[in-house]
Amino acid sequence: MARARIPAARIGGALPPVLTAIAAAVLLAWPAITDFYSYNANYYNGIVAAAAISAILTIALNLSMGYGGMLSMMHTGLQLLGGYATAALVVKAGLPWYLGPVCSIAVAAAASALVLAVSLRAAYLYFGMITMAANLIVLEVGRDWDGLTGGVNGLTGVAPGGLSKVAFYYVVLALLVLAYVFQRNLVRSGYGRASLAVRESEDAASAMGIRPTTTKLLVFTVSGAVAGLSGGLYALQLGFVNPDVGLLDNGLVFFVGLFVGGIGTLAGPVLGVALVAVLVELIKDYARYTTLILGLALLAAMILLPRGVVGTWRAGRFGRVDDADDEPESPAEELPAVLPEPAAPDVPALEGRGLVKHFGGVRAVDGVDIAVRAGTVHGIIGPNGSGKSTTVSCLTRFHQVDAGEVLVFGDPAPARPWAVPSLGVTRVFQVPHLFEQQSVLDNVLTGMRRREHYGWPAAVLRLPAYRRRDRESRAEAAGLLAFAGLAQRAHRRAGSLSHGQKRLLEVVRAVASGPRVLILDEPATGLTGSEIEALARLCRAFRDRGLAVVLIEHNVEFVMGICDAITVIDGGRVIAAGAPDEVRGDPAVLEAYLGHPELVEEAAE
Ligand SMILES: Nc1ncnc2c1ncn2[C@@H]1O[C@H](COP(=O)(O)OP(=O)(O)OP(=O)(O)O)[C@@H](O)[C@H]1O
Repeated sequence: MARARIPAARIGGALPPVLTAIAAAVLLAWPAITDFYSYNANYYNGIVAAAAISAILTIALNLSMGYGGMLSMMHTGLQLLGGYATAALVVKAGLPWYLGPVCSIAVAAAASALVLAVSLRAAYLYFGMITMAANLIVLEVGRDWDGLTGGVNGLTGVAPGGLSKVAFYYVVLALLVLAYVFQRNLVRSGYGRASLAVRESEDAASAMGIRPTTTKLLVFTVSGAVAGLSGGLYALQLGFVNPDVGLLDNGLVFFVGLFVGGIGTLAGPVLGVALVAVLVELIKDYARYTTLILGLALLAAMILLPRGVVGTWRAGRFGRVDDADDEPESPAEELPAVLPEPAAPDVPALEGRGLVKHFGGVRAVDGVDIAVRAGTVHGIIGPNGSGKSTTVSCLTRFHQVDAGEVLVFGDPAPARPWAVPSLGVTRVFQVPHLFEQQSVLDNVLTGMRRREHYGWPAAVLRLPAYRRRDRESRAEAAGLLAFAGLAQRAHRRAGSLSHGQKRLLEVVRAVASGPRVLILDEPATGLTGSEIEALARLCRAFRDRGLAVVLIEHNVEFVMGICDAITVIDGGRVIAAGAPDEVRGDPAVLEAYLGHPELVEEAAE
């Protein structure tokens, strides 16, 4: 088979290499420049080092809010915790300074994990409030625990012993680069894609086997770790730490930096903080108005540049790719080998026995029995509101049933929806759940998350095992996109596709998870003739591999043409089941469709 090719392009929100090289050269030469031009070199070196430490904290905030979708009001508190950890280690325990930031990372990571663990079910705003409370607790404990934190006066005499100011400047710079690379590698790996998926839709993520809680836990914990690092460096840079570091007001600088630079972009936090640092330096003679001016800057950024500088630049690049001329694309012949081996067909691939689901007084599903065999396309049809989608939600555990049981290849299905895909059952929702701001390729790669078995350290360090798997994933994704005739659009924003292409992409993304049972809820709605044909090819390819497709559809012609078995549901009950020819003339089915004469006519043909 010819290897599928997709055009090379990457739109990730990093700065162009030329700009990055210039910035790196200036920062590296900065101590020499200040030494040459100023009598006050330490002051100017200190400003850049402080900005670099703020940039590390803003990267942490970006991981939590930008990539994790978790509103955090506790990052100044985490910085304070990091500061205390380093200060206590260096001043109280007399240990070498370089152990301080390590301890800061551990303490802040543990605190973040704890806060997330107690607020797993909290929605966005409530989570924000919980983090604000956590911040206040850190502040209060800091103020009152004199023995460890020095109380309101804090701890002084924290110094990177043996290091000159210039050497410490380079240490801070190196750690900023590390934090940036950490962020980039994590975000571009399956862990980052999983986090973005959870941010966009927990249901869609669960349908691909991504567990929302562990995904959030990881992202918030590493975000806390990075914030802790910035706290440790802060204490070493200034030589002291006191509770004021954790004041919520101090968070303004980081929020302004994040929103001006571009939330959810790689370079946004660094660029934003750099711009804020320049602004603060320019207005230093009016220091008492700093908060006011920063507040106005935040307001202006929100109104004029809601995506921030880097986000706006990235949107422009995406725009150029999105508007590129559509080249006619003939789909590839063969489905790439992403699908698992079929299981023995002696038990149904997916079975619901006596399923019951009530919503208040509505008996949406009222004792449904359904058995889907491997190697078949199984249609579920019925009038609007008859209970088809609810049946599927019961089968995939998105609804907990009031009665009945669900079996996958003869075994009881796990209770949680994110665990069901691990047994090989994946669904595509009736309402589109595409990650519209991500590229087409990233959508498909997200579908593969369940099959990528590498740890986050391997992803962050880009170890060979990770690189190999990433290469394989990209090749498989390219093959799948080529099969669906979408390869040329791989780097477009998913939101820029036509309705039919979006639906097709959702199916491709589900196939990417390597399911044995693929459930499609009204996938053909709004599709053109050729798109329906592409969908039918996918379903047939699936069946021919000995796997199962469950198809909820109103397009009777499509269903009759492709399905091997059909279950008809009306009023939450199964009114007919069997081969298309048996179901077609069933009086109960004709009755259910009365009021839809065209369907009766079609069925009678
Ligand atoms: N989350 C919910 N809360 C309350 N009622 C619901 C909920 N989901 C579905 N229902 C109700 O359950 C019944 C069955 O709905 P369901 O969506 O399963 O039907 P359907 O056959 O898939 O319909 P359609 O073909 O229009 O998508 C309907 O009366 C619907 O209003």
